[in-house]
Amino acid sequence: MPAHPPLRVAVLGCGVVGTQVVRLLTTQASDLASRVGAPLELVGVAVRDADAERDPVVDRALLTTDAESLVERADVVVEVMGGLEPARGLLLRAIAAGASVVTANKALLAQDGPTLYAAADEAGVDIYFEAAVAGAIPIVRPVRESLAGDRVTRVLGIVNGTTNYVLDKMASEGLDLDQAVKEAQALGYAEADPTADVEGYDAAAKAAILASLAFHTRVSIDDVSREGITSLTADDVLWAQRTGHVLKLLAIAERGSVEDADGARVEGVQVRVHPALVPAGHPLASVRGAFNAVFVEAEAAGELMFYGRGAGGEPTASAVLGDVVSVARHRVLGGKGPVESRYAELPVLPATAARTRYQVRLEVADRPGVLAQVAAVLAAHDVSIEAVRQSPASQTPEADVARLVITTHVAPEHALRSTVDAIAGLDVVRRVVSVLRVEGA
Ligand SMILES: NC(=O)C1=CN([C@@H]2O[C@H](COP(=O)(O)OP(=O)(O)OC[C@H]3O[C@@H](n4cnc5c(N)ncnc54)[C@H](OP(=O)(O)O)[C@@H]3O)[C@@H](O)[C@H]2O)C=CC1
Ligand SMILES: N[C@@H](CC=O)C(=O)O
Repeated sequence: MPAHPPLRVAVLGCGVVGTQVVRLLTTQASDLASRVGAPLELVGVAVRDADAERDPVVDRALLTTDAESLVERADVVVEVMGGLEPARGLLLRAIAAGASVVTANKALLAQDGPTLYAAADEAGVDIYFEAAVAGAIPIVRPVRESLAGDRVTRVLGIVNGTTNYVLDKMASEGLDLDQAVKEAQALGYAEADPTADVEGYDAAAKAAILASLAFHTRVSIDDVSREGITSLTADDVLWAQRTGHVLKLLAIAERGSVEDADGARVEGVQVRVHPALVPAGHPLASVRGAFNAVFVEAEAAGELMFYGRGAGGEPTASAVLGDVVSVARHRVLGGKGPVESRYAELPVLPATAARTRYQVRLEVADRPGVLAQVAAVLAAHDVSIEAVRQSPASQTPEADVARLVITTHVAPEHALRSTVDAIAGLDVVRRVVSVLRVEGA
């Protein structure tokens, strides 16, 4: 068979991830050529500042600030620059010029993926994005391809390495949130603006991507109900430990239903990102540092668990290179990856449709009968109590204030919200200290 001519690869971005992509393309060139069936020739690396200091593995002669012309002279374009623009415009330009594209840009895919998927489909080229969710962990391909014959019911996991690192450091070393975020930035885990991590936008983008793939429906980041970790205090972390839990930022996408105005059940998907208490014995509780873990439940497959490094240059570059090999093989051998599957067109259900357990912490007057009053409010709203823990006034800073920690059974979010409002209105309740969801029990 005649040797296949080299495939030209352009890399957009040479930061934490891009540098490691260039390293692998350069140092593994011979193995990659054998796996693909053609050499991969790196033809350029687009950056903002071509004079900035770079890792020596990057050949400075390949650096360019002219990304627009670079994408038109490549067979495969790897986008690891991040942000919505110019990334979107460059990917569309690359696709229009006939290149297959690989991107790690979850923010862009969760905002406007369908535009890119449609353009790639029309041009007959591939768009792959394994690195966009959970770093090195193969999760996009299993959900997009391996489980395409099954019916997924739930996806639940830790999909943001930075917040997992931060919560871990707060719990294990007593670091405050800002200190821990600085460490995560220095280690290359955080987004260019770490607000995306700590406010849950990054996890919400990943949840939207996974939900779209798992449920064959379109879910954008705007459909995801989102809470970050910035409102969590050292006291929350301490109480989590005291009650046998670990605090984690979770992304959850699941099938559910709500009643419509006529009383009929409407099936849909509910997607949310929020901090949650995870029982210390649950596998998610032992996910430390910037590692991620994702559980997928499917009707025939049962429960599957995916675990590994969720952030950082090298792990993410591994996922990017896997995609580069796949799309390059298609160019050498023929064939094409999957197109967007959205036949199901399920409605996205509101956050209030979620059902879970809760832990409610209260400061109350230290006198008899208080618990009975609080319990009566819960019962009136049909929220049942699983456990109550009471710390007497002698263990709280104020002499006449006791602390109640109430764990509920599974309840709908709308019922819990109205219950907490009613509890806050009781004379004997000084303060609702926190309301946290409990997942994974
Ligand atoms: N870091 C991680 O752990 C992970 C990151 N990702 C995703 O990968 C992508 C890249 O992340 P990361 O490497 O951390 O980001 P960095 O901020 O470290 O790197 C961004 C790179 O893109 C270049 N760049 C940015 N804007 C432009 C532009 N307008 N024109 C040309 N070049 C540009 C920068 O150039 P210059 O160097 O000149 O400033 C820089 O080299 C993001 O989408 C991120 O969400 C995905 C999974 C994990
Ligand atoms: N900032 C992200 C990087 C990987 O996606 C994270 O912390 O998970």
